[in-house]
Amino acid sequence: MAATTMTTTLGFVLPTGLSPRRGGLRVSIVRCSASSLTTSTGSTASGIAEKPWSSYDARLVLEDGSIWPAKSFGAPGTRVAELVFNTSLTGYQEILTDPSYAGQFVLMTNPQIGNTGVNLDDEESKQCFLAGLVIRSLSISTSNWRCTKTLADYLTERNLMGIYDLDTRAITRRLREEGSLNGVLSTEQSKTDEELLHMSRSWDIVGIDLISDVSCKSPYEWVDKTDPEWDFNTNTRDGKPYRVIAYDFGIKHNILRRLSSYGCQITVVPSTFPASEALRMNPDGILFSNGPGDPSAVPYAVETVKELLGKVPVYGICMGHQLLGQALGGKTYKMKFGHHGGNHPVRNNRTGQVEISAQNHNYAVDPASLPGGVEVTHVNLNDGSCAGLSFPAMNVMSLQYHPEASPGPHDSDNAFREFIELMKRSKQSS
Ligand SMILES: NC(=O)CC[C@H](N)C(=O)O
Repeated sequence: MAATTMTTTLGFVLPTGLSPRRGGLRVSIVRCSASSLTTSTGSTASGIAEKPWSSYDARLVLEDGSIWPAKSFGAPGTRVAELVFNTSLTGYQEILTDPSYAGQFVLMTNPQIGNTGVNLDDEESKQCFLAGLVIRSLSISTSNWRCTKTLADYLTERNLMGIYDLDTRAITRRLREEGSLNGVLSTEQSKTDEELLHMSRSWDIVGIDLISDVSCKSPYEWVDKTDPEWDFNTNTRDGKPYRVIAYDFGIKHNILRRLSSYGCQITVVPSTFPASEALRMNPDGILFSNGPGDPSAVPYAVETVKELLGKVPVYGICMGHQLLGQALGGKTYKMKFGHHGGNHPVRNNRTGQVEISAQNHNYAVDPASLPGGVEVTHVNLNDGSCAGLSFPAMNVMSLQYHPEASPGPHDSDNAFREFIELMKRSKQSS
């Protein structure tokens, strides 16, 4: 190996010519900034106050052997997870509370995060399920008319790790080249780099059921009223509400708000709710929600979907779409680095129209694995992957992305109207 070294802007030294890779080379890393590591209060053991801008008190250790000194602005601790990057400019509160991020660290590619703080309206669930937030720069000021607290206070209160002041652009390029990487985020100085590296290499998100941890434990009615200021397209309510059962695999509140705006009366049920009981409730339609982790690791949920197919109109969103794909006989696969952001162009194959959509998934349905009769209705224009399905013979529709999200435009909201139409047609024909 080359003995010369190359100092990076991150303040550590890599032997030249060495590109750390997954499960491969053992990389010797010398961190120039190690001597300036301080406690999170910014003071050293000798009692001399440290300059806060030089106090790296956290590390992100990736399974490829790269180590990224950073500053902590949330809870202390050590967590292992899969690192993904999200290209949204903002919407960080929706991201933090999206249960589909369980088991993942989210790195925001937008270089500055936190300027609007957090508020009471933008929560997508009651909890933050993701493992940690990774950003380049934390906004030094917080200003928004809805703001109730700063992002840093929010993370600390929710015991969520957050780090900043690392080269998020370099890490994103690495993820794009190598694919998703597992990593460990730690503020514990007592743990060695090797220990953290070992942790990151001994864990895998593939094959784990993550939906049972985030799903509700018992059925409930969705009764929250949407603030009229945030409501739109409500003029299609036509008298009697449609009764919808929403399977909660990690459901986002805005899915429930949008269904409710379109005139649905919704009962949310846990991921393990038996199909027979759902059918006994005689719903007009069933929604299979988004959710975290590997869709092929939850065969029990696929079985439930199978039992409901053809008996009632169904609509799958993200994880729900992937479960439907499997229930119809197809297969899912893990993508290189997935789609996470608010700027994904999707073509509706039926209309030729392009929607700018919000997406968050690391897996996709392989269209070649689907049986005849199943139509690919939507395609992600960045990579041609399957973004929506329909199987008219069984009143099935699904989207791989998030029609409830508003990444600026509301291009995909019409999908909820289509579900209403599906239920209406099925009712008329029965
Ligand atoms: N948002 C979701 O439902 C994500 C689905 C699945 N966990 C994936 O990563 O592909």
